[in-house]
Order: sequence, then structure tokens, then C-alpha cells
Amino acid sequence: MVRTLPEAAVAPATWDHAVQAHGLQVRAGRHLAVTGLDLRLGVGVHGLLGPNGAGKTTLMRALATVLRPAGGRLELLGRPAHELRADLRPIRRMMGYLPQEFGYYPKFTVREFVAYMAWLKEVPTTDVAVATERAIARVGLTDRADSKLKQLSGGMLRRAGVAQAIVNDPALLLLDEPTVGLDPEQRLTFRELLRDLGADTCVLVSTHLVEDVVASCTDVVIVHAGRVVWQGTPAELADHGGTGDAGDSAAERGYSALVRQARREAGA
Ligand SMILES: Nc1ncnc2c1ncn2[C@@H]1O[C@H](COP(=O)(O)OP(=O)(O)OP(=O)(O)O)[C@@H](O)[C@H]1O
Repeated sequence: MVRTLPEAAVAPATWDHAVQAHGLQVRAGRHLAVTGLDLRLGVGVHGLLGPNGAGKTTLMRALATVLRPAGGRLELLGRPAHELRADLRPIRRMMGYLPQEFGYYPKFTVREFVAYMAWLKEVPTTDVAVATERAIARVGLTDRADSKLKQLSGGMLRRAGVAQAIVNDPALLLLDEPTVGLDPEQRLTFRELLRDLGADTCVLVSTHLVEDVVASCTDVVIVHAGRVVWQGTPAELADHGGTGDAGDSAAERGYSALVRQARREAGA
């Protein structure tokens, strides 16, 4: 993919993969949670699956430049992560990140929150109002734009979190469990938004819901014990399951089979 970057400071202006990791290691506290991970992500929607404690959140935090890698190589939007550390603002301007738990000022309205995040990400002042309204509309919160964050349900708050993540039209979008708390109708709408975003953005979505991945992702990444143990399409995932594997769908059975295999290979 070729994208024009906003300024020379983030040269080069082109990259093939928004994320490239080789032998990546990342600590969560003192624990090495990402243990030598290889990954390449281009434009599209990538579903990140893995058992509890596999390292998904730690990986997301490293890709979001919140955690510094402990080893290996990481390139984000064509730039080595260690080079970016001198000034993280240019790269963060081009990223969107919804953490599993995000901080917010409860008295802010949805509009104030999203506009504030746009300002933090250095969206040009003249574009902030339009970008804010568009992001709020894309997550279906226009009728709650004047509600205070503390008045929102869990699902609505999550959608406000997604709005702030996309307000700057990021080239790399990282969403950690964005569908938690969404009702079934909102999950369907959210899948459409993901597919739409994935047309020109590298989107990485961590989830426990295999069915969400099948419905909205072009690519599936399975992490186990801090490494990528499988990457392929949802159709390939479905092919891996057998009748003896746990799950309500072919993709869930495929996921169960691949995690079981990873556990066996790890000697767990
Ligand atoms: N601050 C910390 N200190 C020590 N260990 C931690 C810390 N944070 C996470 N860990 C450990 O690191 C490993 C990876 O955690 P991480 O939260 O990245 O997993 P995850 O795949 O996101 O899990 P889940 O699906 O439960 O959200 C786990 O074993 C976890 O217990």
C-alpha cells in the first residue's frame, strides 16, 4: 500500500506492511508476555485471537507504542520502533488505539471527549469539528453526542472509545476487545464499520468472539504463549476443525484445534 504521510518527519512515505515484527519480545510488568513473535500486517481487518493470558493486550500495547519492546525487531508504518521513540507524536498522529480499559473525564460529553482526542492527536484545528461528528456518526452515537460519558451504558462507552480511535483517520488502528458490551444489533453494525475501515486501513482487532472474526476479518492471527502460532483466512481457520473439536461453528472448532495443537507443541 502507498500512503502519503503528513510530514517528512515520518519518512519513508510508503510501506508494504503497517506492522512488521520479527522475534518481538515485550514485557508486561516483569513478565515476558510476548516471547519472540513474528507478524506482518498490511491493509485489511486482522482478527487477533488467543486464550486468556496469551499476550494479546501486551502485543497491542507494544504496537500502540505504549510499551517499549524488550527485544527483537518492530517496524510501524515503515519506521523501526526504536527510531520513533525520540518523538512519538508523529506516529501516534497516524494511529488509533482503543485500549481494553481507557481513561476518560466522566463529565465530558461524547462530543467533547472525541474532539479532545482529535486535538491530542493533532488533527488540524479547522478539521476537528467535522472529524468529530463523522467519527461519532460512524459508531452510531450521534443522538448521544451531548450525553456525558458517565451517563452512557458500557456498550455506548465502548463505541465512544472506538470513535476517539478513528477520529484522526488512522493508517493503523488497534482495537482491544471493541465488541465487549455491545448488544447483538450493535455488533452487526460494528462488523460493517470494521469492513469499511479495513478497505484502506490496517486494523487489528483483539476479541474472544470467533464469529466476529469470521464475519468481519480478512485475516486471522492466533497467539499462544506470546507467539503467533497461526495466521490465515477465516475460511482456512474453518478448515482446521474436526467433529471432536469444541465449538458451535466450523471456525470455532478450527480455533480450538489450533490452540490444542499449540498447547501440545509447547508441552503444556
Ligand atoms: N503487569 C503485569 N505484571 C505481570 N504479569 C503480567 C502483567 N500484565 C500481564 N501479565 C501477564 O502477561 C501475560 C499476558 O497478558 P495479556 O494481558 O497480554 O494477555 P491477553 O492475551 O490479553 O489475555 P486476556 O485474553 O485475558 O485479555 C499473562 O500471563 C498475564 O498474567
